[in-house]
Amino acid sequence: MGLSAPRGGQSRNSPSRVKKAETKTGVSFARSAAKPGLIARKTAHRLLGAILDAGTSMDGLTDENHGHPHYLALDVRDRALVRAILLSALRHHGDLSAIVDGFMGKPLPAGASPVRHILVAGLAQILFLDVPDHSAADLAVTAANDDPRTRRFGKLVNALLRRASREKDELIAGIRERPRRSPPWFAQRLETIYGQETAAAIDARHRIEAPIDITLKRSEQRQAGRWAERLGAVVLSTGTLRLEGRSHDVASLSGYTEGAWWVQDAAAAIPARLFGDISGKRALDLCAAPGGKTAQLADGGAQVTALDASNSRLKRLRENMSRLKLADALETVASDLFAFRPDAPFENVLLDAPCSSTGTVRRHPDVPFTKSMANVEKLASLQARMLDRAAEFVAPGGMIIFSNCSLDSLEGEDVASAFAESHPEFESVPVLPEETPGLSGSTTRHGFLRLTPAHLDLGAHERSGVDGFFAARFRRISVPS
Ligand SMILES: C[S@@+](CC[C@H](N)C(=O)[O-])C[C@H]1O[C@@H](n2cnc3c(N)ncnc32)[C@H](O)[C@@H]1O
Repeated sequence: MGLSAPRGGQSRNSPSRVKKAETKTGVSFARSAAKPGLIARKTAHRLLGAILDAGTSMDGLTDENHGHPHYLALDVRDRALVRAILLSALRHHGDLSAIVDGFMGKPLPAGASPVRHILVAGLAQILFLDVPDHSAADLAVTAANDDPRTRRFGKLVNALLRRASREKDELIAGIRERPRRSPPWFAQRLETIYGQETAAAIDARHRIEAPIDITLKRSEQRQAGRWAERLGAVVLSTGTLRLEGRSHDVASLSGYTEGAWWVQDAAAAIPARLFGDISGKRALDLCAAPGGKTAQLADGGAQVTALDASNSRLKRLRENMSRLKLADALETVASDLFAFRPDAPFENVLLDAPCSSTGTVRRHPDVPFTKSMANVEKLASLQARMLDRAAEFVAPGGMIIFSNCSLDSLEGEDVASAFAESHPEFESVPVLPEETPGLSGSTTRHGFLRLTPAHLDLGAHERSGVDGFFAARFRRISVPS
């Protein structure tokens, strides 16, 4: 079940690579190099520690160019194995940690987090990955024995993982029945905002990896059924295509190289559509990279200015837009939004602001561990300032859409409501239920769009759900005096 990883996770580390990967902490990366797959496991344990103990983002650690040196020292297969272990260990961390505690009968001693990471990673492989149980257990034991911090737990790791292998079916059934255990700040926040029932529904969706969604170019939308057939997808009520299954090499799929479509979650595709017909209009996409919404605006026929503070992300945006053959209608600006001084105002302004990303937990299960309430509060205050600034770029009669992929009302509803109160020169243009077909209950009484992973029920959890997203729409009705 679950993610599939290379069986056995064979490592092909050359001696020089292994040497490079030796650490200062006494954990030897070279000693047991003879054991295939060991370096990958040790790397997974190390990165899990960096995420859970130091709050480092998994994306940063596993970046293919700038990631953690131990990760970069691995070959492609082992990198995939490390990512699969991390994703499962994080997605099910509460459950796996509870299994460890249940088997132990008493909590692990304080300061034993390195052994907890080894156990959680081992359980993730045994319960969720296509890895032989005996190699998951053997390699966990060897990794524990090789590290002075965990050596004394070697026998315990062995006993616990062998037992998990024997009781696998009961453990998996138990996980399905057990209420989810998210990090407390996140669980409490979801319950406070959405109530117990919806919070539980969101939690259930967070246990499952998000499917891959695709936005078809306008010119292809009449052929949506044919594209769905060709790609092995279903057409959602919103027009997005959802691929069946999880393991796709997106770049090798039909239509990718020709630029017929781009990957974009069904929820993320909605905010830019709320402008309506933008053909021939000037649109400003603030915080644009990597460009999912820029592509929608350009494809909709607007003349787009895409601004982002990050040069490297803007480079990716330009590459994406070139592949989609949408670069002609595009101007890119590498600038901080606060420093931007356009020559003229825009008829359409989109602010898809940086946020805590708590709406993307299905794809990024590290988020609840790397973010905190302090991050949410800080980002909410930045978004409010960004929205004030972005409003200055809107022409009379023009429209601004504020959106982000946070599940937290502090970063969504509260920012938009405060803006409405303090900006009488703008009127709110409510999002109507007919603008979100098939996503019932996704518009709030204030006329905002509020999506969570609990939306879009297609039967099985594996096929259902969308990213968490918020959007609010305002029109400039006067110029400030
Ligand atoms: C949520 S992402 C945007 C996603 C994008 N709209 C899309 O649909 O693909 C937020 C972006 O905001 C950019 N950003 C953060 N602070 C900024 C600032 N002060 N000025 C401009 N861009 C900023 C980041 O570099 C990042 O690319």
